[in-house]
Amino acid sequence: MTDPAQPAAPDAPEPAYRAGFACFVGRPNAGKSTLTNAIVGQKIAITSNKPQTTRHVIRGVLHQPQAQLVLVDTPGLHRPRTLLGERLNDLVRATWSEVDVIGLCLPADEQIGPGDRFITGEIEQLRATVIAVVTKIDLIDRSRLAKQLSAVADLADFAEVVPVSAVSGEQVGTLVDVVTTYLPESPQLYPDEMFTEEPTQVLVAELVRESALEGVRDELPHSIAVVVEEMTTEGDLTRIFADLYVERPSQKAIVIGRRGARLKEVGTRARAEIEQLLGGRVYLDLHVRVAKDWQRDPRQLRKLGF
Ligand SMILES: Nc1nc2c(ncn2[C@@H]2O[C@H](COP(=O)(O)OP(=O)(O)OP(=O)(O)O)[C@@H](O)[C@H]2O)c(=O)[nH]1
Repeated sequence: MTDPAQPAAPDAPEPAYRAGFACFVGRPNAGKSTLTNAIVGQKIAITSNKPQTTRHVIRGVLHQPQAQLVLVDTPGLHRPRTLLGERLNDLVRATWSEVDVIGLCLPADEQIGPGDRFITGEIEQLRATVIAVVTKIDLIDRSRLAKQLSAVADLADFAEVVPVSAVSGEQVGTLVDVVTTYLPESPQLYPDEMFTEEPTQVLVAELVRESALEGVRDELPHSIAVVVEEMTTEGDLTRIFADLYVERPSQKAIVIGRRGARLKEVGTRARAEIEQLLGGRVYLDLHVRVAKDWQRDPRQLRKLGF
């Protein structure tokens, strides 16, 4: 594999355009959010576009001359105590399995522990390139850093080990370059324009979509899109108005069920899960609409935010 980080010879051909998804994982407090913000804060256009078959909550799209890096967020893996916990873990694994590069964050100032080993074991099985990111290097001196880097290198067979400080900014640019190196050759995934993103609404839409597919996955595999039209909070009550888009009237009948019985179940189940997600009461209003062949019609797709 050629290394695009190396300066190209004057007569070398243009490097291939690369584009893909990356996320940062790691145990609580490892510095994932701060690092994402350090990258997002500088030069990323936030986007609300969401490829229809993925579960990514997009934090930002970094546009570079020869690459596009899409940073996605995942909730952390945790010990599942409830069905929702298990479903969230499934969601995390589904996201992890779809990204091209995973940055495993390991704090420079803390020993590697069982939590780090657990996550390392999980991500080693995925197809993504795994880069170890040693975070918070501003907190320790060079000799301790050297020891930590070698301990990290012993943890697993990482593609790279990159030390970084999100607080001082040291090595943040290098990390972006390294991650970009491992993205696949691909055309640009997102347009250049900026959008804003409301991650909670994306998760809410995802929970409604999961609930609507429950038990009828074979009949409606990818034919449902959910758009949260409105979401307002007053005290501990959140009112959510969402539209479920299907492709055909026959699919609408499946989602709604006899005398609306199934749609009611879909709503009850989704509401319970959204209440757990938001930690408050939820009023959920669902409408089923037919958007004919929406998956193949770019105009409809744009309207639905894809
Ligand atoms: N000194 C220093 N502190 C940092 C750095 N990055 C993160 N921190 C601090 O470490 C703590 C945890 O950082 P987060 O970014 O919230 O960690 P996280 O992995 O997203 O944590 P969870 O949301 O609990 O999973 C915060 O107090 C940060 O301010 C860094 O580069 N240097």
